[in-house]
Amino acid sequence: ENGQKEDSIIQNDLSESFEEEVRAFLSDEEKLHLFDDLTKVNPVTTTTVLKCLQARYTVNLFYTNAGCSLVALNPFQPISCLYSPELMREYHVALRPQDLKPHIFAVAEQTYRNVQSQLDPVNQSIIVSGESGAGKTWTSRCLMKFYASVAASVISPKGNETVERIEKRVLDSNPVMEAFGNACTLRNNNSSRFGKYIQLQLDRFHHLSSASIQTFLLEKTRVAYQAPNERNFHIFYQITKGATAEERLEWNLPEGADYRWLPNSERNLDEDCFEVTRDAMFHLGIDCSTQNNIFKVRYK
Ligand SMILES: Nc1ncnc2c1ncn2[C@@H]1O[C@H](COP(=O)(O)OP(=O)(O)OP(=O)(O)O)[C@@H](O)[C@H]1O
Repeated sequence: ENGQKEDSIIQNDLSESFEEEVRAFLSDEEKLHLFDDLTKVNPVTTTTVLKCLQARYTVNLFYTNAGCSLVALNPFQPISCLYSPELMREYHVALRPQDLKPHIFAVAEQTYRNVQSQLDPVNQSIIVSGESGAGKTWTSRCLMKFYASVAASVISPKGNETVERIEKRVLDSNPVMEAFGNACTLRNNNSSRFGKYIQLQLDRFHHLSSASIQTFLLEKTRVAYQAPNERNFHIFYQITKGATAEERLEWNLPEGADYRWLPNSERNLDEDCFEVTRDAMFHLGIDCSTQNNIFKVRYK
């Protein structure tokens, strides 16, 4: 019994001294935002980690390393210069990009260098994960923009035209995927309702040579059923709002008709722009008549 008592006294002492350490760490409020790598936080507790991230968020620092992972916080507003071509370049030409501020470009550049440094190139993967609205779509767009710019920055021996076309196609895949696979939900106006696996292939000069996207787990039930205050996939709103009079006739879409499958259509979102999707489809090689076939599915 005595032994148990001693154990519990030691336990109490330990937890008190641990709490004291947490308090001491948090008391230095001014310094919390300086922790640019969460592995340097000591002691590591949910509170200390969250307080550091919160302190960084307050001073507009949205990226923090966590060892070899990167934690990205969603600023929910455009932050000027955070994604500029100049900054992209800065990370690309840096001697040690990991010594610059934590950023998605540092991860992108490091991954690119990992491919370059191999005698027998080894595939590299970046996993972007988080809850709905966390910024995964945004982050993958940033990565694609980075590679489209960096992997094409030198004139290709194949001729610049091919490279430009691939870059453009890589970027144009986003509006098309988002039109057909994203919808407005309670948590995110532009929520992807599918998972995707994007592959970017580089040639031996480390220029983009091709790309492929595989999608999985598309939430197909959304076409027939949408939760209250949510919407169907963007493409349906784009078509009904953006079709010309001639197309309406051909696609059997009378103006002002009330469609069961088009809830909350009075809300106008940036994502409702049909023109953007059509332009992107053209650049991807989907011609007018194929587009027409896609859009003229029978609506009731
Ligand atoms: N780094 C950022 N800078 C500015 N705005 C951002 C950033 N990241 C995300 N956002 C904003 O937050 C919104 C939600 O982000 P995003 O669509 O990328 O989330 P998600 O994780 O892909 O969500 P879902 O799983 O629902 O698709 C974006 O539409 C954008 O307005």
